[in-house]
Amino acid sequence: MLNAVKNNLIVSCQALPDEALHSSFIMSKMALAAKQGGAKGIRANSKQDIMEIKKEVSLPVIGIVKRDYKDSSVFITATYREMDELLESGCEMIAMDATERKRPNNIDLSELVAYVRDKNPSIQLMADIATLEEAIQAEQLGFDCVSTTLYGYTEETNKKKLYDNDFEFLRQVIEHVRIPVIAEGNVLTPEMAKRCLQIGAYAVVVGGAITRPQQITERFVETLS
Ligand SMILES: CC(=O)N[C@H](C=O)[C@@H](O)[C@H](O)[C@H](O)COP(=O)(O)O
Repeated sequence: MLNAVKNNLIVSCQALPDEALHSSFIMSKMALAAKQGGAKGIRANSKQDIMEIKKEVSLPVIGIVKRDYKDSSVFITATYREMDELLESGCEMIAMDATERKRPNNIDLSELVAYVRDKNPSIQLMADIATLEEAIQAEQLGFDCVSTTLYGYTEETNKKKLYDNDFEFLRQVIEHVRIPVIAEGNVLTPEMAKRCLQIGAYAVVVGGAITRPQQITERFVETLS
C-alpha cells in the first residue's frame, strides 16, 4: 500500500449513518470517481463499505471501523472486534487510533498491534495520532506509518487545524519520526495538499473536501453569508 500511494492522493470515502450519502453502494461509486480522478488509494469505514469498494476499484484501501464506546472517547478501530472485521474486509492497511487516550476495556495499544501482526503480517498499520509524542510512540510500537488524522479532534488539540501556521504540526511530526507521515485532516484544497507534499508528507488523505457534499455546501453558504 505505501509504495502505491507515495507522493499521491488518497481519498477518504466515508458517510456515517447520519449523513445523506450513508450507503456502501454510494461509497463504492465515490471510490470509483476518486480512481477516475487519479487517486492512488482509498480510506474507508466499515467492513461492508470496504468490501463494496473492493468490488468496484482495484486501488489499495486503508480500512477503519468507527464505533463509539461508553467508557472511552477512542472511536477509530478501538478494540479487537473492529480489528477482526477489518482483517476479514480485504483492506491492505488498517488505521487505528494511536492516541494516548484510554481505550475501551483498557485494551493496550501494543497488544492490539501484536494481535494484527500475528493474524496477518502482510497488512500494514497506520497510526492515527494527535500529538508529536503519539507519533514517536507509534514508531516505537512498529507502526508502518503515522497519519495526522486526529490533530484537532482530541481534548488536548481541540479546535486546532492541520493547516495552522503553514502546517506546523505536520512539519514537527515529519522532523521527529522516520516512518512515513501521511497528512490527513482538514486538507481542503489542491493547493493545501500540494503544500503537505512539499513539506515532506509521504502522501495526503483528503476526505470531506471531495466526498462530503454537505461540508462543501456549508463552506459555500458560509462564504456567501
Ligand atoms: C476525525 C475523524 O473522525 N476523521 C475521520 C477518519 O477517518 C474522517 O471522518 C475524515 O473524513 C478523514 O480523516 C479525512 O479528513 P477530512 O475529511 O478532514 O479530509
